[in-house]
Amino acid sequence: MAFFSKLKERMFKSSAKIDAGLDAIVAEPAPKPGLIGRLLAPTEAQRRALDDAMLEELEDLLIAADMGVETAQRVIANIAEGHLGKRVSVEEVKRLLMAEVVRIMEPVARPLPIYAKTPQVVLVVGVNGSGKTTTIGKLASQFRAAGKNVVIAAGDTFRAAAVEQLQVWGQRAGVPVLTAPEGSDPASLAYDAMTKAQADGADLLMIDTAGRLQNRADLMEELSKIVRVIRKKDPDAPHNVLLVLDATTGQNAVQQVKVFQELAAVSGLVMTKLDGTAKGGVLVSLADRFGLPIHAIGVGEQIDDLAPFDPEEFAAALVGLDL
Ligand SMILES: Nc1nc2c(ncn2[C@@H]2O[C@H](COP(=O)(O)OP(=O)(O)OP(=O)(O)O)[C@@H](O)[C@H]2O)c(=O)[nH]1
Repeated sequence: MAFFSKLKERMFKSSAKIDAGLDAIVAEPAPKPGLIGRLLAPTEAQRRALDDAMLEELEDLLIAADMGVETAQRVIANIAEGHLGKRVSVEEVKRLLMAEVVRIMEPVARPLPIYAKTPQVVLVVGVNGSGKTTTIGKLASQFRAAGKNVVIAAGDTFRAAAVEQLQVWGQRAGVPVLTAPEGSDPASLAYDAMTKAQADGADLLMIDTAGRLQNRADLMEELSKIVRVIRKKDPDAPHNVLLVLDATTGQNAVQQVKVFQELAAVSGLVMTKLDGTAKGGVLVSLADRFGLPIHAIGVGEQIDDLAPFDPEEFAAALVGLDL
């Protein structure tokens, strides 16, 4: 429980955009203390009829939180149904919004599936800087803590700094990191990693990959070659293709999902940097558009700052409600 309150405190810490905006949209100024003012209960004075103008303002608020136009429109249409013309308070609008967000997010909130067959291979993809290395380190630490035997392969062989970073995370998590000489073929490293993981009886093999989108054809070839070679060892591998996305990029994440779905068979998402961003609404839009499982969220730079995705917690933090 303590963990979740910490989580909620962290998510969107820098700006509860929706929260702040709602007061301005819904709550009317308190009436002057005349006869009518005295007759009206104080809470009643804070209500406003849910009309088209308010719905439009609400929609703008959702779009500003990076929910995307289509998703925002759908959410607003659902809220309008059954509530149009009714007098609502800020709290009620928050609850309505939260319910809509939870409805969209619930089907995609799924932890990384664990398969009986080992080694389970997790290919980790995403643009540079999205938080791949950090997420691999955090996941490795969680699986280690759960008693799993984990191996990491530093597949971004063209960037020495990336490999070093992964080694640091491997040390923190207490997990071996396989590396290859700078500039060598990532597929060959992946093959060696697969061989080692099988020989060691590892439960989980996580393969980091390059995130250079500048040359998509090259990256596609690199990723498909990795998949081809590991399939020589296990025709079902990789069992997961995890796309790591950075929440601070907002609607850009939608484009990244599209691109990476073309490059690899993305099976699930991790959204990093949800701490301190006002753009986390993009997660709602991703769930609505793609329906890909959201396995975890990153809420900080430390090793234990990776949390399972909890739709209620997320929705409450997004609209600024206490659970
Ligand atoms: N606040 C915050 N920072 C994060 C989170 N996840 C990663 N970061 C930071 O984001 C930066 C990039 O993370 P990396 O894990 O190096 O990203 P990468 O995708 O491996 O990037 P390359 O190494 O460039 O390929 C680092 O400074 C991390 O500390 C998170 O959940 N919250």
